[in-house]
Amino acid sequence: MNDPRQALIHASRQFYQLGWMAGTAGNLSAKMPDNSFWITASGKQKGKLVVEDFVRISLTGEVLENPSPQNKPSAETSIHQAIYSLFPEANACYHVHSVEAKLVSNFIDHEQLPLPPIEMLKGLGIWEENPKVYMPVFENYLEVPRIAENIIQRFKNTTPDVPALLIRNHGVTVWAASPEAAENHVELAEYIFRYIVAARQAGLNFQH
Ligand SMILES: CSC[C@@H](O)[C@@H](O)C(=O)COP(=O)(O)O
Ligand SMILES: [Zn+2]
Repeated sequence: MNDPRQALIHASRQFYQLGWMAGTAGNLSAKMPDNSFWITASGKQKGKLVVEDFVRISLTGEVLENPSPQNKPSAETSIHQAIYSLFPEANACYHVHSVEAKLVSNFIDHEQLPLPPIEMLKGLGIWEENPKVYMPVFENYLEVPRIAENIIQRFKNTTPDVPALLIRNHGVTVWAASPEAAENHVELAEYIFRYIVAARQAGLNFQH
């Protein structure tokens, strides 16, 4: 994979238009062949990113390349680092803030969101009839490295059912082998969140 910044700019514009990266919300990253990754610089308006709005970081967190002196890496870089260190097959990691993701994270008070047994789960790698799978949920902390540490601790011992996690009252983070696949994963996760909200409004219960 060569410079992924155009793919990140494209995805960011899409997500901004869908209301999932309102203002400066969310952050996107993708790996280079040397295992470094380009990540959105902190506080950039996500509807109009340009190639200078990214910082290249090593897997251990050093800034390797910064096209604009005022750029700082995303405040949530430690979460992307955690994902790349846990899942070597991940080449892209996308984080967005939809209204529905925040709502569904409040439908449960434990660490796992039961996912509805719908066909769309195949897009997240679940090929089972009537699957009983969950999306991991993490608490949100002002101190982002604390969220990253919790992700590392939990996933060191358990493999998540789907390549996605939800941070309560915050948003979803997905990962995938390519930027295109990560874009699909965001769309599928957000579709599932909309379905869960609609199912609840319709009085449908699919708790496993
Ligand atoms: C709109 S504020 C959201 C931020 O606090 C954060 O959660 C976020 O997703 C974007 O942070 P950033 O540092 O721009 O990557
Ligand atoms: Zn965020």
